[in-house]
Amino acid sequence: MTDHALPDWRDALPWPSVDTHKHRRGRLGVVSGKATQTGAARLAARAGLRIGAGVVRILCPPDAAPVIAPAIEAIMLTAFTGSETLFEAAEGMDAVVVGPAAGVNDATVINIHALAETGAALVIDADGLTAFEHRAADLFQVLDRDDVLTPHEGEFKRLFPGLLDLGREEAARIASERARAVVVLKGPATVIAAPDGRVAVNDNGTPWLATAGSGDVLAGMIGGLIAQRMDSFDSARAAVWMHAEAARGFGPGLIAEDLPERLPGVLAALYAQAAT
Ligand SMILES: NC(=O)C1=CN([C@@H]2O[C@H](COP(=O)(O)OP(=O)(O)OC[C@H]3O[C@@H](n4cnc5c(N)ncnc54)[C@H](OP(=O)(O)O)[C@@H]3O)[C@@H](O)[C@H]2O)[C@@H](O)CC1
Ligand SMILES: Nc1ncnc2c1ncn2[C@@H]1O[C@H](COP(=O)(O)OP(=O)(O)O)[C@@H](O)[C@H]1O
Repeated sequence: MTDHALPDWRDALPWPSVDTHKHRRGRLGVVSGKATQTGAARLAARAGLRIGAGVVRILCPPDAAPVIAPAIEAIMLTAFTGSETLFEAAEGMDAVVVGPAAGVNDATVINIHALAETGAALVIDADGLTAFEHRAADLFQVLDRDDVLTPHEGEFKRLFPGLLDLGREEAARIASERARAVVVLKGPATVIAAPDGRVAVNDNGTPWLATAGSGDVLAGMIGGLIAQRMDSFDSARAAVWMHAEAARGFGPGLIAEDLPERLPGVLAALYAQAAT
């Protein structure tokens, strides 16, 4: 089943009820890289907050804390020293984004294994995917259908060598089945596939998104929607569409920092339509 008619997910968007509070609106964690590589996590965290998660916390190595602390306000921060303390910090979270600027190394692999034990839905991007090159089965065995992988084509080839020869839609469908998780194959026409066979092709992409950090923002948006308990496949479809809509609304000169700031406008338009 291929769906070209987005956005039919609009009715599934998580609008807050009158009796909600910030914890009920969803707790999102974002794992940061080391001190010199904290921007990606801050972009993802801000996007997660803008898309409505009630509480967003960056989890960082100790050396990164003094860099991140002066650069955040509503977003909270907890340092972790290894996979055990990362597990403790992430317990109770609804969703965790991991991978942006995490480092392609064993620590990233071990951290993802620890996060998979927390029960939070994982959104795994960038280095969190590349770190499993040549050992993809190690990743797939800890995933479940709520988790989301967000590879660009380079990352996709590292986890699923040869699969792209079948075409992007078929490749994403098979990848999702193999990984037992939602797969978001990014690009001009991003393909979103779920392990139950659902496949959607996003139709509002724009090349203004080809700018450093825009994928980190997307990962944060997906995590922010999942934290609000939207189905992971719908979260991915909705985030991909809103991400592109935000970029289209900005146009020339867009940088990744602009995307979270355009989200209120995109959300407001969807909210108005949902209310009619
Ligand atoms: N502000 C920050 O802190 C930011 C931090 N960031 C962090 O930086 C790290 C590196 O991220 P990355 O994406 O550049 O790295 P990675 O995939 O290892 O290598 C790129 C190679 O893959 C290939 N390639 C093939 N298809 C491709 C495609 N569709 N899109 C892109 N590449 C494609 C291509 O090779 P080519 O095809 O040109 O031979 C290219 O040379 C990572 O930790 C990330 O999280 C970024 O998020 C930016 C903002
Ligand atoms: N030519 C393009 N047309 C439409 N969208 C694009 C294009 N190039 C990149 N994108 C989008 O921009 C984002 C880039 O993500 P990614 O490659 O992970 O970048 P980064 O690692 O710098 O954050 C993805 O959402 C992708 O779909």
